Amino acid sequence: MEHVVSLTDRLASIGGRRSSAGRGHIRVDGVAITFGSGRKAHHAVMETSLDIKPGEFVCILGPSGCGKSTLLSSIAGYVRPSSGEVIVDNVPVRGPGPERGMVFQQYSLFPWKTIRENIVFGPKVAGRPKAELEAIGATFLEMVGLAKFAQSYPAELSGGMQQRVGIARALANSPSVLLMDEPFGALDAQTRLMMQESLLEIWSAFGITVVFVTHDVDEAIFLADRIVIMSASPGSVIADLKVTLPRPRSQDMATTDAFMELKRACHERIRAESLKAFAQQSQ
Ligand SMILES: Nc1ncnc2c1ncn2[C@@H]1O[C@H](COP(=O)(O)OP(=O)(O)OP(=O)(O)O)[C@@H](O)[C@H]1O
Repeated sequence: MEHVVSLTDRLASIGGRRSSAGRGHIRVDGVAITFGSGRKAHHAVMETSLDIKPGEFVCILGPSGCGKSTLLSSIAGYVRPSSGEVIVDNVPVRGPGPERGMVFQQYSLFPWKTIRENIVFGPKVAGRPKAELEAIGATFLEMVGLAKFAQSYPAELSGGMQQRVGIARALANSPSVLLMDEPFGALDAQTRLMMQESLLEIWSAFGITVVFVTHDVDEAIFLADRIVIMSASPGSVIADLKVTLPRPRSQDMATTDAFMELKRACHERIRAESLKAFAQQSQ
């Protein structure tokens, strides 16, 4: 991962973008999402507005079932808002698109394709020439430290390695926005910390906008410029906190007063909502 910057230079030379600077502006404009209709209607997200600047790293926290994934999916274009709209770089989102990469908790790789084939899948479908696919494959395999596993299959890799492939696969499409739904939730604590550090290196090298859903307050503070906290269902934004810790971040910042103060502020807000969510779900 230490070669991220030089690798992004190489990416520029093969037709990819070195940086998405200026791109990746997300506007969530009065978005409400209801599943079903009539008496079966379920209001998952209440009217929500967010303005996420190009290159910003935003984490979304909130109690289980409050609509975090649903909101993220509306930015990805998998879920259509019932009212309001999502606008990315002045274009209304009408469905998924290569400029918005998505990484899920479950690695969702193609099990029958090699690691290299998984990574170059998007650019191949987009019709990029063979020589470019070779270069993209080599670049991203190296970036996530998996060059030796180019010809392996997903089942032969650990969870952390598979998630690195998932991130590389999303980045291989040169997105301006990376949407991540609890991407490290299934990993052990140590691997999770390493993945967080790697993600920050990639983010700072690419200048990409990241929206990251997590349950983990420490993870959110370590990663984010901004933490958006959602209420119990139906979800709406109840806090939007700036993380002023300096960058580059290091794990030992977790013991600083600033970190602890922010952690306390997040927990205070989430606890009341989690109790409400628990009560709702047990009725
Ligand atoms: N496709 C769907 N059809 C009907 N209801 C749905 C659908 N997707 C999500 N929901 C409901 O919308 C609500 C919000 O779900 P969502 O997965 O967005 O919550 P979440 O905050 O991401 O939860 P968790 O933290 O537990 O992953 C839940 O009550 C869920 O059951």
